[in-house]
Amino acid sequence: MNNITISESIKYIGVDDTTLDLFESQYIVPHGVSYNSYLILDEKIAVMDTVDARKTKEWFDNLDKELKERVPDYLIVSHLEPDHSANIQLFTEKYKEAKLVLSAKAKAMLPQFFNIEGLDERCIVVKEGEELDLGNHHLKFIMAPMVHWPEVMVEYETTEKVLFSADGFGKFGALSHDEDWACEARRYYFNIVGKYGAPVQALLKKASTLDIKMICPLHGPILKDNLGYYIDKYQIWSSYQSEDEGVLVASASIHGNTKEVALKVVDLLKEKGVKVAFTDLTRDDMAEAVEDAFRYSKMILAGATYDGGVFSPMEDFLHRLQHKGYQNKTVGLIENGSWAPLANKVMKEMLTPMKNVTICENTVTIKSTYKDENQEAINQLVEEICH
Ligand SMILES: Cc1cc2nc3c(=O)[nH]c(=O)nc-3n(C[C@H](O)[C@H](O)[C@H](O)COP(=O)(O)O)c2cc1C
Repeated sequence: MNNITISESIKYIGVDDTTLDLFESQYIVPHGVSYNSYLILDEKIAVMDTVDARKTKEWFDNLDKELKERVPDYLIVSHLEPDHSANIQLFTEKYKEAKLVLSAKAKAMLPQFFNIEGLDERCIVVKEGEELDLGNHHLKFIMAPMVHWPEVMVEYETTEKVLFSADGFGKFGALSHDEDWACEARRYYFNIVGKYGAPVQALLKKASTLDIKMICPLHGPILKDNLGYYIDKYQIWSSYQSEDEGVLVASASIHGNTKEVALKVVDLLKEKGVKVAFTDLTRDDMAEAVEDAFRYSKMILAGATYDGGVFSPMEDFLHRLQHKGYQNKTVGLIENGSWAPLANKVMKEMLTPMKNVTICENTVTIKSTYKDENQEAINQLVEEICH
C-alpha cells in the first residue's frame, strides 16, 4: 500500500494500478492510475468507496490492515462506475451487518450491477444535506448529479473539514508517480467530465459554502495545500473559459503534406510570439488533443480530404469535441486534396453547430503539396487568428 497519511482517524486504503493498458478502454495511462478509497475510524467506522475489480485482494488487505480486527459499519457509495464500485457485493457478503449509504439514484441502479441479498435493509438512502454521525466525525452528503453519472454524491466530513469529491478533482497517474497535477487532471477532466460543465458548476457553488481543508478524490493525489489553485482550475474548465491564450494546431495528414503545412503554421505563430501546441491526430494521444483544444483560446485544423470527406482522425477529433461541448473558441481551417478538396467544408459543417465557435474567414486550400503560391493564404489565416 502507498504510505499516504491523511489524519489520525482517516486512512488511505486505495490502490495503484500501473499495468492498466487503457482507462475506460480508451485513455492511455502511461503512469497508471490510482483507485482511491478511504477509511474513517471513529465510534462508527465508514469505508469511503471500493476500488476496481483488478485490485480486489489488495484493497481488502489494505482495509483489514487498517481495521485492526474492528468491523466497518458503513460503506459510503459515491459513484457506481465499476472502477470504484466493483467490490460492493463482496463487501456486503464479508460484512453482513454493514449498511450501504448512497443516493436514491445509486440505490435504484445498484441491482443493475449486483445481486445483494436483502438490499432494502442493507441500504441507508441519503438526501442533500443529510448527515451521518460517526462519533467525532460527521459526514454531510451533497448530491452531485451528472458529475459525471446521475447517482453521484460527494461527502463533507465536518470535523476535519475534508471533502470526499468522488471523481471531481481526479487525475490520471498512480500515486507512486510524482508529477505536476494540472496536466493529467486536465486530460482526465475534459475527456471524462468535460461534457458536464453545468453540473460541475452547481457542485462548485455548493462547495464554496464549505470550509474545506482537504480534498480526497477517487483518483490521484489527496489535495491538502493551496486548494484555491485546484478550485480555480475547475472553475475555468467547467465554465468553458480558455485557460491559456494560444493556438492548438491539429493536423490529420495521410502522406505528410498537410502536416508539413501545419508545421509551417506552427513556426509562423511562434515567430509572432504566440503560445502554440501541435498535435498529429494520426499518431498523438487523441485525449491530449481534446484537452489542448479546451485549454487554448484558438485552434487551427489542417485536414486532408478523404473519400469526399475529411480524413477520419480529424473527423473523430471533431466528434469528440462535439460530444464534450467544445465552445467559445476561434478556429481556422486548412485543407488538402488532390482532385476535389472538401475537408474545409466538412470541418466547417461539424464546427458550425458548436456554441460560440467563430470560424476564420480566411481559409487555406492546398492541392497535394505546398507551393510558394499558398504562402499568402497561410499568412492571412495566421494574421486573422492572431487578432
Ligand atoms: C483513400 C483516399 C481518398 C482520397 N479522397 C480524396 C477526395 O475525395 N478528394 C480529394 O481531393 N483528394 C482525395 N484524396 C487525396 C488526398 O486528399 C491528397 O492526396 C492530399 O494531398 C493528401 O495530403 P497528405 O499528404 O497530407 O496526406 C484521397 C486520398 C486517399 C488515400
